[in-house]
Amino acid sequence: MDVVPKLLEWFHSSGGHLDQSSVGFSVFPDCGRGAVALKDIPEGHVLFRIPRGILLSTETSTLPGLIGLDRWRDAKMHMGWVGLILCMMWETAQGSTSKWSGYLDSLPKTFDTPMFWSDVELAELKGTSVVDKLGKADAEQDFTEKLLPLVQVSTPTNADAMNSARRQSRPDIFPSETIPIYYTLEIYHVMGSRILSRSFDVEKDESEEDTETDGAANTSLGSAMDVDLPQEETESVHDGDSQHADEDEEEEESSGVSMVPLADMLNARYGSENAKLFYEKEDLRMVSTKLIKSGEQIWNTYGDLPNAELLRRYGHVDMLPLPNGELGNPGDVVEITADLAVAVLQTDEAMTKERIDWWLEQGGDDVVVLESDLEIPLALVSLIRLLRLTSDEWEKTVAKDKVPKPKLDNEVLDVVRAVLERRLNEYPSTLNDDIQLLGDETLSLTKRLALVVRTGEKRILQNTLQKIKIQQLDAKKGDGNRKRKADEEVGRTSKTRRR
Ligand SMILES: C[S@@+](CC[C@H](N)C(=O)[O-])C[C@H]1O[C@@H](n2cnc3c(N)ncnc32)[C@H](O)[C@@H]1O
Repeated sequence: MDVVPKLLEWFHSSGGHLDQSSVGFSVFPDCGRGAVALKDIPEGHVLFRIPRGILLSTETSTLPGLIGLDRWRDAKMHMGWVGLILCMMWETAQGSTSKWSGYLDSLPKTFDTPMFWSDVELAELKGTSVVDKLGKADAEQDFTEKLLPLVQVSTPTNADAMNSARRQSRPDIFPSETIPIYYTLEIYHVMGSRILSRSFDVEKDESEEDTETDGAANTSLGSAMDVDLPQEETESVHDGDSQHADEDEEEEESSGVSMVPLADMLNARYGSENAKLFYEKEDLRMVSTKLIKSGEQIWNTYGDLPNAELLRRYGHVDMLPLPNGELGNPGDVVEITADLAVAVLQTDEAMTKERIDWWLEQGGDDVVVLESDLEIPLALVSLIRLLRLTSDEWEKTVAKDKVPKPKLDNEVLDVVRAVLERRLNEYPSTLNDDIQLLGDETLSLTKRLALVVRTGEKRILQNTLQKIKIQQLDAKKGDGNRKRKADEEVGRTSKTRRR
């Protein structure tokens, strides 16, 4: 059933404005629903406007107020995504009386993201960073420890518990018969996935007042679809872990995370952005960022993420022609943990701990990223040098308070090579196996998605290793030539002497 007409009807009746002569919605074979240009659209054109009042967030839903803001905060509902998830569950439970019913009805109920894969399917992602980042157990802990106690009517066993249960449960807000329908773990994951793949970080009105100059769209949003803001600001809500880290004092308050009707109907593809969301005091505006020809898809940006991240957050991967003629995602990366360098160098445990702790204190990371430009990450070189320092050198380095310079000599290059080989071995199959498997047209969707992620990462590793081997051969040849020249020189000298 096509839900778009109903969504548009709701959008208009809620005060939204869509330029219907320029923008249509249709279903694209590879991306699902998306927006299309109905005529040539010039750069800077407002495609649609969304009044702030119809954003769905913990600020706009009436639920936190009904529960009481103190109780809301006591239950840590203002941290991470659990509060917004509960608001979305509760608004859904209100049916047609919810302000957002026309919007909520349009949202997907199933996802291709690994959060919903079986263990057998997840095994196909071994070696990639996707599984470690899923955070399923933490999410479920939030559900059990934060959300359920607020919603459930508990069955107290003594008078004290009875009093506390009376304080804790709110059957007026969460009637018991609605709990197994709207507040289940399954629905919790669906709502979490909707946020992960469709939410935006929206700054509050106050912060924009002094930046507004001429009433034109001024500031882009960081979002599930747009990471234009400095990393710290966007990671706090879009990092999959941020929704769970309740014990973590640094966990961000999440009042800006919002569901933005219609803006979340745009798909994205690496390097294809032609529209972006901007915010104004009263509304948000989707604006074309370049000329969009009639019939072209209107693409937002999700930040040109690597396939591993696209899969984890959105359940799809990008496959574009690469400069070498293969298909893949130019934004792919391989994450390499510091542990691998430690394992290769087999450094003493206590010494390693001390140095890694210091490295982290100095602002270093315990994961370095290899990109498709095949450059050896400078951080990896520095880290290897740090782990190889003698005790004297280590003490001097600490006294200088500076991590070692990323100087890549032959010995360090040997270690880098061993680290990358070890990293490549973390995938259970070889690149060639995977390329062959990809040719099988009967593959299931999850298997194909996992294969695309794996092959992209392995290609980067294999090509970087190839580059290193050539560098090492060249260095050997250079050494050989230098040695030969030196030998000839010595020969000539000795001959001279003999004479
Ligand atoms: C913000 S929503 C966009 C609207 C969505 N297509 C729909 O039908 O509601 C993001 C979701 O769209 C799909 N999507 C977006 N860009 C895609 C692409 N380049 N290829 C495949 N699927 C894509 C993914 O399922 C993703 O989770």
